[in-house]
Formats: sequence, C-alpha cells, structure tokens
Amino acid sequence: MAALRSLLPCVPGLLRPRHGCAALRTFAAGAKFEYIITEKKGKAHNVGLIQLNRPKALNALCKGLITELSQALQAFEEDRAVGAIVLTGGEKVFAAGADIKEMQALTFQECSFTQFLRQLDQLSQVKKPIIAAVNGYAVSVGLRRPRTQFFTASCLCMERGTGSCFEKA
Ligand SMILES: C[C@@H](CO)C(=O)SCCNC(=O)CCNC(=O)[C@H](O)C(C)(C)COP(=O)(O)OP(=O)(O)OC[C@H]1O[C@@H](n2cnc3c(N)ncnc32)[C@H](O)[C@@H]1OP(=O)(O)O
Repeated sequence: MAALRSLLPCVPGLLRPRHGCAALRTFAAGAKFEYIITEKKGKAHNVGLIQLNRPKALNALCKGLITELSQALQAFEEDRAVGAIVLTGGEKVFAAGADIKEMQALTFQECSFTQFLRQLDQLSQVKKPIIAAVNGYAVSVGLRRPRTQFFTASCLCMERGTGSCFEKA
C-alpha cells in the first residue's frame, strides 16, 4: 500500500502522452507493445503501470489492444515483485469503448462470444488489485473496465465536458 500511495501523486504526470520513447514501450519481460505502454513504478518497482496508448483512435479497444492488455496484466499477475497494477489512458480519453470499426464486420454472436469481447472479460480474473486512473472519456466497454476494478482513482481525473451516455472523469 505504501508503494501505491507514493505513486498516486505522480499519476497526472503519467497521463501525458509518451510517443516515441522506446524504453517506456518495452515491457519488463522484453516484449514490445504497439497499443500500450508498461512500466514498473515505485521505489521497489512493485507497482505495474499500464497505459493505453492508441491516441489516434481514442484508445478504442481493438483486438490487438485487448490482446496486449491481457498479456501485460498476465505478466504483472505472475510477477511476484508486483503488488498492484495501475491502468490508465490518455489526457483526453481513458478509452472510447470497443473498436466499432473493427466490430462493423462482425455479427452479434461474433462480437459477444468469440475472442473479441470474451478476452476482455477474462481480464477480470486478475487477482491483484487494479487501480483505474481515469482521465476524460470512459465509454461503454471502456467504462466497464474501470467499474470492475477495485478502486477507480477518479479523484485524479481532469474535467472535460459532459456526455449523456458516457461517463466522464
Ligand atoms: C461492445 C460495446 C459495449 O457496450 C461497445 O463498447 S461499443 C463502442 C462504444 N463506443 C462508442 O460508440 C464511442 C464512439 N466514439 C465517439 O462517440 C467519439 O469518438 C467520442 C468518444 C465522443 C469523442 O469524440 P471526438 O469528436 O472528440 O473524437 P472523434 O469522434 O473525432 O474520434 C477521433 C478518432 O477516434 C476514432 N474513434 C473514436 N471512438 C472509436 C471507437 N469506439 N472505435 C474505433 N474508432 C474510434 C474516430 O473514428 C476518429 O478516428 P478517425 O475516423 O479520424 O480516423
């Protein structure tokens, strides 16, 4: 908990986009991600940070992003040094929900029962506490994730307008 507390004041700074920083795009295990950035934070490197990093599509959850998120969460889950995970997005948006462009070509059954959304549900199997640091829009499936987390650090969010069917931080 002490490591988490020490991390929280840093989170707004962490929300700034970090394009082009190769070191931050490299996961502890050595894998490189296209849609997320991972890092271990805290003095003891015991907080796993995952930042959704698909800004051009407002972090819409495409299949590739969901796969990478799943891999990163699994790796932090298995990393005995990591006690908790912080999941965050960008400055304007946490996530604009499922990738509707990708969904366009799929049937309802394909969306619901195949890998597309099922893999997302598997993320809730992670046993370590996940803090969702939400900033800006959190839409639909992008909202369901923070809601299922143990604690949503909405106190860290910045105000940006309103939306009737969307939840804004
Ligand atoms: C499976 C179910 C669960 O219930 C879902 O999750 S369905 C997905 C639900 N989400 C949405 O319907 C959100 C759609 N997006 C929006 O309404 C708006 O983008 C916005 C969040 C209100 C933000 O609007 P803004 O005007 O600030 O930004 P743009 O609309 O110009 O978007 C920029 C850029 O991102 C692409 N994009 C946005 N959301 C998605 C998405 N969900 N999937 C794929 N792509 C998305 C948008 O197309 C723009 O890209 P461009 O066309 O310019 O290449």
